[in-house]
Amino acid sequence: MKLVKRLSAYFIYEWQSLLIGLLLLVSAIAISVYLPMFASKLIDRLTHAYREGSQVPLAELTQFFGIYMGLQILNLILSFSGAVLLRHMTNRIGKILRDQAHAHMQKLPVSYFDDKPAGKVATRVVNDTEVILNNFFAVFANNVLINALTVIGAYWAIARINGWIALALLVLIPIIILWQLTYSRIIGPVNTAMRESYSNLNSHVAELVNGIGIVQIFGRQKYMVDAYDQDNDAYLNSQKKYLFTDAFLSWNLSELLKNLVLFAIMAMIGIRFNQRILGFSVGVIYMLINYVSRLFDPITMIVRMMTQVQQALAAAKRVFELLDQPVEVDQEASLTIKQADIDFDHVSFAYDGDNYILKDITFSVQEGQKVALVGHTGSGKSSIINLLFRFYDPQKGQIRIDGKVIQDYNRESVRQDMGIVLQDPYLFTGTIASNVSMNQAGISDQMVEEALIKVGAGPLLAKLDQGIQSPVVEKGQDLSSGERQLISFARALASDPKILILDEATSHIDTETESLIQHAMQVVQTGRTSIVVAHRLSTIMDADLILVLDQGEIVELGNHRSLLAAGGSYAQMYQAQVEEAGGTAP
Ligand SMILES: Nc1ncnc2c1ncn2[C@@H]1O[C@H](COP(=O)(O)OP(=O)(O)OP(=O)(O)O)[C@@H](O)[C@H]1O
Repeated sequence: MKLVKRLSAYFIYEWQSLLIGLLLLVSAIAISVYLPMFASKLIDRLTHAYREGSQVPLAELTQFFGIYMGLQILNLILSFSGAVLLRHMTNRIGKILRDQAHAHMQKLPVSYFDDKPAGKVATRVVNDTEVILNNFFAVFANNVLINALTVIGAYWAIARINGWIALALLVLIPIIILWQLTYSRIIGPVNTAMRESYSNLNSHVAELVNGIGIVQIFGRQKYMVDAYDQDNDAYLNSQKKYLFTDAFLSWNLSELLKNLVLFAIMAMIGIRFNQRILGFSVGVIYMLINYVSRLFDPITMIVRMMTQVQQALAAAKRVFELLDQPVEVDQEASLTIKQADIDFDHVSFAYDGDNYILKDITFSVQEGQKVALVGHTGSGKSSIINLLFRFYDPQKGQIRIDGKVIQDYNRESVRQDMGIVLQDPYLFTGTIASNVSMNQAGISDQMVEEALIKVGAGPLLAKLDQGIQSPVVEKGQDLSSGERQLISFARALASDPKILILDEATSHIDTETESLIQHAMQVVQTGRTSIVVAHRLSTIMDADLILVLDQGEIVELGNHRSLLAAGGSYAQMYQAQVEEAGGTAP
């Protein structure tokens, strides 16, 4: 009920359209309820004249038909415009909901996404909101409303004609409702199973598209076809089950009841007629049949729609769960980075609870210096970067930039003057230019081009017909990993950050690409404070400070020469890499 209340509150955003739409629909339904009354007058006039052996003047007939047709057309126009207006209104509410979910998602802490697959969050923002739109807002504004008004109108008209018939119908209405509820209960799981096998088909195809190369390399085509066939058969079976269950339980009962009621009314009229109690004129009988026929189907429809509403409520629960996630509290004050001196002062940090994965980290980097983080996988290198970007805040200790504690400043300002080059850079759909400038107004095409050339992407530009305007498709799939890296370096260079973070590629890259990337690294680091997450020690021999991490602790600290001289774990790692590279420096 809480969910229904919360969803219904969205109608307030569009109350004017809702009001006008309602007025139009109420007028249309009022006309449609009045039309049989009007037609009955004509029928009675004709039968009366027939019995008296007189004629109805043509002018009177024409006037009757004229008004009747006029009302019909008016009814059509009103119901059409009411329905379109309400549907458009519900679409706008859908947009509001999507906007809210999307905007809220962006304000959530990074930790919210840690344990959620991207697809799951995307489903909430796009699919679930669509389900709510179609199965709640549209169902209520368009279907439930129209059907409910039709039932009320028809019932009121029947009660006006004969109170006893109206009373008798009151007994039948609960039967229909009960039957329809039973229908929903039985068909619901069948429908869910059908949707599930349909979604299995979808994910099967999506997986195949993503992994087509691997499938072909490992010769898994036949296996994939068989697996798809299985899912496809399951879908066909569930469709069959749905069809038969639906056909069996479907409209029959309400049709049957409707016809029984009509039969009972006709029988009652016939008996009374035989007893010479002429209760109804022909026109009134026409009206009765007309209203009774309209009473049953809308009730059936309303009850059936409750299944859809259930689905909408389930989706609403998921969307509201997202919307109710507390956003990060942020500070008012903005940090302006000037020198870009960085201090980690006894910093300890845990992603959850007391499970500290960084312990008492202390180091300082001065303006323009280069610090390298070295350590085995899982030793905490990326976590240090996460803290510097304020994706998370440490539980103990302080991180300062230019002597100012970053936790006292809002996150956007802390990140404003920081750039990052990731080992697997993410490229957005757009152009090379938009990926370098990241659509920042201050970065012109010329600056984009200069940045690309500086990092060594000149030859890449030369081979592209459209230069920096060449399209980049999803994640830059048609570029090599080295080319993607270079674009990412140019991105960092163009935004001219005071602090630069380089997450060095772990994968083996060929010597030519490596020297290209080495060059790009040199270019972007010049004149900035930089932090390198290093895997190949050859890239950090010139670092001012090297931190060797082990299980979240700094175990060694110094520069290349002093660490080698110390003969500790850095010296061992270096030695191992020298041997791997065949005796030469790695
Ligand atoms: N979002 C997270 N939630 C919980 N634990 C995490 C999270 N991210 C990382 N960890 C854990 O924190 C520890 C340090 O991870 P981190 O990514 O900082 O290591 P790393 O040195 O950068 O490793 P790699 O070189 O493999 O990238 C690991 O034990 C890891 O499992």
